[in-house]
Amino acid sequence: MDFWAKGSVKVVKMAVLFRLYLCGLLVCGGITIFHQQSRGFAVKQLLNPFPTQVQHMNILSVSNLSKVYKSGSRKLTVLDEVTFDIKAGEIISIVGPSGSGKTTLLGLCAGLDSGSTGSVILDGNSLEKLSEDQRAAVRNQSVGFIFQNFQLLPTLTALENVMVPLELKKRKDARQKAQELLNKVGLGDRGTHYPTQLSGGEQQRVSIARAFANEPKILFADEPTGNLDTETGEMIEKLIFDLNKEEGTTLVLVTHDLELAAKTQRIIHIKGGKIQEGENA
Ligand SMILES: Nc1ncnc2c1ncn2[C@@H]1O[C@H](COP(=O)(O)OP(=O)(O)OP(=O)(O)O)[C@@H](O)[C@H]1O
Repeated sequence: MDFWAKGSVKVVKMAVLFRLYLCGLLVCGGITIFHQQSRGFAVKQLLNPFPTQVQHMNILSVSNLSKVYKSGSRKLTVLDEVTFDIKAGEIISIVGPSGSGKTTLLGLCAGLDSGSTGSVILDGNSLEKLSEDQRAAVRNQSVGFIFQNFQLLPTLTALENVMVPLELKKRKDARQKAQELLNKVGLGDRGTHYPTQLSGGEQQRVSIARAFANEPKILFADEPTGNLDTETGEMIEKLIFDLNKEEGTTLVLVTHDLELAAKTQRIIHIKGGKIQEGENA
């Protein structure tokens, strides 16, 4: 059903909710769609116009990437000269002790934040050369992100949360597509539930459906099975791996779950902000 045909009350509600979502994007280092639209031409010209598989073997290239936080005269080096590549279609896990910089690295790779020095080339785009607006456009074009704490919008239902990226892409079939995605994650009958009316595992599945809605070339997932019971964790694991099998989506998973990491093609070990990469046996 066309969302805009649902009447002015719904339109006003969604407009308010959209603003909330856009604020969420800003918190994540994003920008508003309105900025993108107004500067869309310039942004599109800067973005890589060619499909990943055709032009690039590497969908992600990270070179000498460092992240330093400053607090007064103190400096905290969270990532220290990190270098690695990920090929299109690969499944990679990033493992390491708590506080070693995994989430920070994932955010920099996805363009949610920018590094202090070094470079990240994501789907042919040098992120450090892009403005916030341009980075957000790259994310919309290529990236799905599953956050550790779900980051669902509390004032939207499950269905509306999944609809958000589809509405941003002006998909006319947003509601139908969102419903299909909810069906796929086993929550077809929970569309009208708000996040507080869902269990942790259900919220995680809604956030996965939202990440899939973008039809990403590369999916970043921060602890996608963390804090879930074994059965739900396995279901989520299957959903993510199926996305790779069916769509060829590149997967980059941050996890403490060594069994999950062992199922990926390659494990990147990080300790004290430094990378030690080893092939998965
Ligand atoms: N905005 C910030 N300002 C200052 N320090 C930060 C900031 N964000 C993260 N850090 C620090 O960076 C370090 C790495 O954090 P990060 O969340 O990347 O670790 P992690 O490996 O993902 O940990 P965990 O496995 O516990 O989630 C931590 O010591 C953290 O305190």
